[in-house]
Amino acid sequence: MGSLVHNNNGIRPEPDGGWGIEIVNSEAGVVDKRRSGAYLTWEDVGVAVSREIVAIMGPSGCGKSTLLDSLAGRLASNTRRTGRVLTNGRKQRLTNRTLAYMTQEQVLTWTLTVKETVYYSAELQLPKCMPRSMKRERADRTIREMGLQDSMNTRIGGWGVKGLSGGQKRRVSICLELLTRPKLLFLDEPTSGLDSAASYHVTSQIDKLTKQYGMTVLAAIHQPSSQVFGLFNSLCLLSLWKTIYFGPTCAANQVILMSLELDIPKL
Ligand SMILES: Nc1ncnc2c1ncn2[C@@H]1O[C@H](COP(=O)(O)OP(=O)(O)OP(=O)(O)O)[C@@H](O)[C@H]1O
Repeated sequence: MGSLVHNNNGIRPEPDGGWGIEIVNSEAGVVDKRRSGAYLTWEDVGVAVSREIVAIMGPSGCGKSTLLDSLAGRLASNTRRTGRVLTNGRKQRLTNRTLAYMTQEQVLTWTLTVKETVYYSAELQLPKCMPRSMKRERADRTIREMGLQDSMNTRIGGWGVKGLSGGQKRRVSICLELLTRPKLLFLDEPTSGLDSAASYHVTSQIDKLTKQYGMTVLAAIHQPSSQVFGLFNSLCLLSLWKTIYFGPTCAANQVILMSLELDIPKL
């Protein structure tokens, strides 16, 4: 796993050939075309992450989802990004085999079972040339990895149909993103609506898979408990669309966190 070292531009990984994503140049930011002449930018950002799990935190509306969209190249058509985003030191188009992105919206079909949901998704996402038996094997393994094996035949549920709990639904959503074994995994609020035990379970599962598959995970997250926060290697803290801290979670300045009214107990 690449370790992080500080320099004047922010934080960069030691060169170990691992996967990572990097924002360079102080102009990296988002321009909102709706406001003529108004440049909305991230300034002084120099960030690189590699094979680790990074928390993007900050008050509601500070730009967490927009940062993820920007890095993933999924900004709305009325916005454009400035600056450069490099993957492994190069500008490259991220395919869905490289990058998986779980957005805030739950897009599960509530009449399907867990097994059907994951099998159908494997059929659609995995390469055409892969035999069906291998696709099913991958689906079964991913279901087990997310701890959903006992709910294989349970319906997703919703609107009067009894089904999975909120935490299990989140795990199914993550499961779908893991099918292609992406190198970069972006998660927008993976623990929203979950109690602290379920949040810890989901995050520790992601942490385990990050190590197992050598993934780099960026997760926008709200008010994690100290146990959940402790699972993250790095913190990218935003305020008013600017990065005010990027570095190891253990070195995050408690005063900064408190000034943003982020309730993070000391590690
Ligand atoms: N760098 C930026 N420059 C200008 N506008 C931005 C920037 N980042 C985000 N915004 C705008 O701020 C608003 C909130 O952004 P976003 O949804 O990304 O925040 P968030 O932190 O994810 O919020 P929440 O925690 O409530 O989901 C959006 O309208 C977005 O277009």
